[in-house]
Formats: sequence, structure tokens, C-alpha cells
Amino acid sequence: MADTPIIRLDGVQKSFGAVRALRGVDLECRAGECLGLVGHNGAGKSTLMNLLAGVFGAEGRIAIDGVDVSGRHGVAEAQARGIRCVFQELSICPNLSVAENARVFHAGLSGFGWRRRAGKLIRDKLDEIFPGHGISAADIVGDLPIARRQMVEIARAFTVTSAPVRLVILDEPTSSLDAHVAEQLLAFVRRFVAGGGSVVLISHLLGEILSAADRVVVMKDGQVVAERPAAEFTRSTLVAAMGSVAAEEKEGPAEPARARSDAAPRLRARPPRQEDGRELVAHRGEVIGLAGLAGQGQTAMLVLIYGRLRGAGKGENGAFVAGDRQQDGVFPLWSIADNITITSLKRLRRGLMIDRAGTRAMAEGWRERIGIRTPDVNNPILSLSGGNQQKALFARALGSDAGVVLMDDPMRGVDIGTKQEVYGMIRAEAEKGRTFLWYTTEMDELRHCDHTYVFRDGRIVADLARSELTEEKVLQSSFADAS
Ligand SMILES: Nc1ncnc2c1ncn2[C@@H]1O[C@H](COP(=O)(O)OP(=O)(O)OP(=O)(O)O)[C@@H](O)[C@H]1O
Repeated sequence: MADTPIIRLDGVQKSFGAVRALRGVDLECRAGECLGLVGHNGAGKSTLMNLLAGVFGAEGRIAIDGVDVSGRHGVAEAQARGIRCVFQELSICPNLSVAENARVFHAGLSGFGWRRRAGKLIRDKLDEIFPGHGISAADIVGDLPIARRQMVEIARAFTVTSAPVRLVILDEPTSSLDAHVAEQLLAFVRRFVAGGGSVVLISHLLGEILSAADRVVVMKDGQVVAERPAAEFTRSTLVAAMGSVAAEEKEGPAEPARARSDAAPRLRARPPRQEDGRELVAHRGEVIGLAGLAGQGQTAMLVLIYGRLRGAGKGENGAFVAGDRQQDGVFPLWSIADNITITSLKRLRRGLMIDRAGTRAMAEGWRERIGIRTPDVNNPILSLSGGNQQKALFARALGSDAGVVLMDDPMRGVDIGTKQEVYGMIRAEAEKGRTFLWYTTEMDELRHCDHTYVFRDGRIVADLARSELTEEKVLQSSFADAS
């Protein structure tokens, strides 16, 4: 039947120990629609997607194409039926090439010339979704910046060999893509859906949901709390449906522009490839933005400065909030509390021992302040949802006594309510004299910066005070060499 949903869930429940991640969810995905899924960090979105993709089972009923598969739905079953998933924590193998990763996905690509065929398969899909992507099939995935890894993973999910592609679940697919590439993806999603495909799109960027989705499902604390056609939501009704505690983002500059201090800068740094005299300058109490398309040398600049601060020994000290939490962020085998307190151990030392009660108290304090959703801070860090892991990384940096905080696209996967709170904390900490260097792929976040440096091709190509900042200026210098 044409109207039968591809997949339908009835009264689905899932618990992890004491945490009830899903408390009776009904959901269906139909052919030819993009279903938007939103909700706070820890609402249960990824758990629900893992269930659709057959990664783990749950109580309740699951039907695919109208056939009840409860209790026997698994990854192989989902794949055979054309259900694919692009997970938040990327799953491509870092030590294999782009083509080899495509082959891993399609076991049927074997025999003579498989590498060439796998390479063509993934290259054609990258060309289709992300024209001008600059990725070669022979590139080793681990050498690619995170944005390109994310593009490979997305393209791979849409490649077709003998197995069909009917429903693709995208869990925060644009989190490390810049606005230009994110737009390419959303345009492709619309084409895919118009051609009869189906997409579930999870995103904390509500503009994306409203522009790409046909229908929106809002989750809160493991339940679906609203479900309507996207056209019936506005940004503010969507925020309200999510039960977000924070007010909606204001338009225009978040703060009035301040004149730059005449005092000696706290730090100066020049990108290695910079040939003109330009350099990044940061004073005490400033929030400095690093902008431009993804992967234009911004992360390298932060790493360089961080290395220099660490190498300097005494005096200035830096804390780093990693955007690529899988690779540089969380200590996966440690508890939430240990992950938060690792950079504050000096303060938590009692003689030769670490004060366990102090460690716990510090972590508990941050759990309250930043809303990390866990029943116990001694639980493993990987028991947290993606956005809550990212909050723990913020707590680690803000809770340290570092004078300079370097942030590498740090809001990846953080929900809208928490973002507002963190913006406020950054401002308050800057007022106390801390300096923030903040690389962001979200144009809106630059409004929180006193000064923005736009990067292109490893160089600073524009330097904009808050009063001069406009989206056009950032875009213009991102694409054309304005130096
Ligand atoms: N493997 C696990 N072990 C223990 N708890 C888990 C596990 N996976 C998820 N949870 C818990 O289940 C709840 C739902 O998590 P889920 O990842 O589905 O949230 P989410 O809506 O995707 O959040 P985010 O927006 O941060 O990605 C959270 O409270 C989380 O801590």
C-alpha cells in the first residue's frame, strides 16, 4: 500500500539502567517526507534513531512496511530494507581511505577492480551532494578535517549498489559543516525526498528543521510532546514546544560594541601561512571569534596557540574545548566527574592524594549549573547523550583556572536552551578578565564576539570589530581573497 509507513513505532520504551530514555513513543516515517526531530540534550532522539536502525531492541511494537518485526528488528534487517543511519559520533574507519570506507559499507563490492568501483561510487555521490567538495577517494579518512569526514559519512549513507536506500536518518549531520556546505546538504535532502526517499533529520539548528522538514516531531524527556506539519511551527513555537528554559535568541548584536583596549595584548599569533603582517590579537576580557568556511586553518590556529601557552609553563595558561569530542575531547573510559575535573587536579590535591569528595562536589556543581543530565556524575562519560558530553567539556574548561579558553566549534550538538546559558557564562567570565578564542561554524555565534577574524586558506583575510560584523562581510571574505 502506498500509504503504509516505511517504519512505525508504537509505545516504544527503552531504559539504560535507571535512566528511562524512551517512555512510550509512537512514531512513523513515510516515503517522500523529511521528518524533523528536535528536543533538548538527552531527550531520547539518538536512542530512538538507534532503534529505527536496528542497533538495539526495545519494548513496544515496530512495524516495517506494515509488517510487525518487534523482537526481530536488527541492523541487517534495517539495511536490507533500505534504512540507513548517519550517527552523531562518526562511524567511518579513520585508518582506511574514503574508497575503502565505501567498500566496508557495501560488502557486495568485491572482486577485480573493487577499489576503483568503490572510489567512483563515493566520488559520484560526493559530487552530487557537495559540489566542489575537494575530497579524493584515496584520502585517508583520519587525515581529513572533521567537516570532510562528516561529508564522507553522509555521502556514503546515500550510495546505492544492490541494496536500496529508502530512509536515511541524519543525526545532527551539519554539526561541523559550515553554512555553505550545510545548505548543499539540505538542498540534496529536499531533492532526495522529492524523488520519493525519506529522511529523518535531527538538528538543534531550528532554522534547518523549519526549512528542510515536512513534519516535525518534538521530544522531551523520552516522550513525543508535539507533532505537526513544519509549516505550522515558527521558531518561537518550536522553542516553546521543546520546553526550552531559555528565551529565544535575540536578533542583532548581543552586546554593545566596546572599544579595543590600549593595554598590551594578552596574546598575539600569526598563522604560519600568513605572508602579510596580519595577526590575531587578543586582550584580557575579550571574546575573539574565528570564522570562515570549515577547515580553513581556524582549528590549527587554536592548536598552535594552545601549544604555545602550554609550552610557556608558568604565567599564562590555556584550556581547550574540543569540537571533535570523539578524537580530542572526552576520555572515554573515565567517569563524568573525572572528565570534568581533569584540568583542575592541582586545586583538588590534598597532599599526595586527589580529594575525591572535592572532585565529586565540583562535578556536581557543574552538573547543576550547566544542566548535565545524569543520575550520577560517577557514571561513565559515554552514558551521556552527545550534547551532554559536550557540556562536560565546557565544564572542564570553565571550571579550570585557565586565563585563556580556546574553543573549537564547541557548541556541536548542544541544545538551544543550554547554548543561551553558555553564551551568558562566556560573557560573565570574560568580564572577570578571561580571554576566549572561539572558532564557530554558526554565524549567529559571532554576534557574541568582540572581534572576529575570518580565515581562508590558512590565513586571516578579514578582521572585523563587532560593530562592523555582518553576514555578508564574513561570507564575502570567506570566498574571495580579501587580503
Ligand atoms: N549507552 C547508554 N548508557 C546509559 N545511558 C544512556 C546510554 N545512551 C543514552 N543514554 C541516556 O539516555 C538518554 C537519552 O539519550 P539520547 O542520546 O537518546 O539523547 P538525545 O536526545 O539524542 O540527546 P543529544 O541532543 O544530546 O544528542 C540520556 O539521558 C542518556 O544519558
